[in-house]
Amino acid sequence: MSKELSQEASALETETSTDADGEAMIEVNGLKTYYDDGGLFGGTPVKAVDGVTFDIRRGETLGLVGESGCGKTTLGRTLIQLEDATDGEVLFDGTDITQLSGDDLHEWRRNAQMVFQDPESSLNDRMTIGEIVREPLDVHEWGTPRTRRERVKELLDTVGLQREHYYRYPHQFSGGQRQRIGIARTLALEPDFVVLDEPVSALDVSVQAEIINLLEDLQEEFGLTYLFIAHDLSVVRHICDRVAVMYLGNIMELGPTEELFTDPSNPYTQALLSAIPEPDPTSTRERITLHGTPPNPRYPPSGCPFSTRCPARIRPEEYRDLDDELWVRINTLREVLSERKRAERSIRERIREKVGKDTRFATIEETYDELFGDQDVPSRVESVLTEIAEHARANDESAAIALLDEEFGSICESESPAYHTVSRNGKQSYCHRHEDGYRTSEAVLDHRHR
Ligand SMILES: Nc1ncnc2c1ncn2[C@@H]1O[C@H](COP(=O)(O)OP(=O)(O)OP(=O)(O)O)[C@@H](O)[C@H]1O
Repeated sequence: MSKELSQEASALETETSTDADGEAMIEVNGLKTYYDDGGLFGGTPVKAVDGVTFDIRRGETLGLVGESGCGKTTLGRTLIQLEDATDGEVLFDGTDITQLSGDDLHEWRRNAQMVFQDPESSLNDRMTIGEIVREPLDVHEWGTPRTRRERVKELLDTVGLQREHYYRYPHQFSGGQRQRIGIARTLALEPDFVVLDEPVSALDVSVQAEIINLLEDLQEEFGLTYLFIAHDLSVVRHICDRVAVMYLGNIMELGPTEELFTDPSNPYTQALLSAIPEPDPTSTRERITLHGTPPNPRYPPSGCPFSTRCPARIRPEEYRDLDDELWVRINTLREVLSERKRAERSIRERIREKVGKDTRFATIEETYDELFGDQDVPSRVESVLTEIAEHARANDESAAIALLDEEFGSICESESPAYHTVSRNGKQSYCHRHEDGYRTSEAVLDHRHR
């Protein structure tokens, strides 16, 4: 990667529309989808999709990957208006489909369809295959009953089933066949855009390839554009033209598939890919261990969404050479204290606190012993830790956290990164490390994993 390119910071929206080989069919700008469940949790919504900007090009397959719960399904559902956007826009041929209602929305739904993960539960067992595939045609009053029947039979042909299957019921079919039925139904209204939500992950491995091949053939035959949501990165690598990597409601990296797999730029992508078993036994690539679990999407961290777990998080200048293990332990302490501050204190704790008995921080010595007992702690760190322990013992967790932040915090936690164009093919990465003056995350991780 050239230095010049890596440093060329620019907003994702301006880049995606200009670097395109293909024409953008869908342009997504600052899209947010929050789930607000009636104030049960003090009105703090789940920020399932938290401001994404990208485009989907006509005729391409765009992969969407990321850990469970990062917002992939919500994003897919919002694009086809099964979920209401909280903010932002989704432009389809220039029309913001988040603003549609009535007939216009009805019309859009013809054009954008979704294939679901689980062919076991997504088909109504009381309807015949014919009725299932015909239903969207009925809803949209397509043709006459007779032409609808004929169309359904053609569709059954198209997806590799038989016309006679029209009068059978879903339970008479295997998982792969059921997924073919789901696909036939999806195609009934000749959509341009299809969201494929983990379309093969519930299927036997032997059947997965057949369905993938079918989806590829259909794309070619009907000029379909796909958003392909998946866990399985090898399938994504096989079928997708470009891939977007999602974490905690944000897109961390987006670029051409092969380039993203062979030369990931974002530390999150690097960690995600390092978890794939390496087929080459001589490979020296090391697995990057991510500490902790993804934050709760109700309370995403400030700054970069990945900052709480990032193995390449930028450290304050004076701690750049601190032992990695000690650095991890210090950050564990930060997490523990922040979690405790957020957690509702139990009634028992409150009572004990009131009567001056020991509190949740009575165990700070124990925590320290566990975290730092076997570490060689330099005196500078030691004195900060002592001060933090004093705040903790006095139950002043806010002061403890503030001191931790001040001493060990970084730009990654205080400021949102920008999108940077990191390759000639327009790959975009959302990370502070692409800014001037920082080592790339590859360099940092290589060094640390040696
Ligand atoms: N209807 C809902 N109401 C409230 N929260 C929801 C709802 N649907 C999803 N969520 C939450 O939104 C976040 C994103 O969920 P989503 O299903 O979009 O993620 P995902 O990446 O598709 O996960 P998976 O790979 O497990 O399907 C999660 O924290 C989830 O619990």
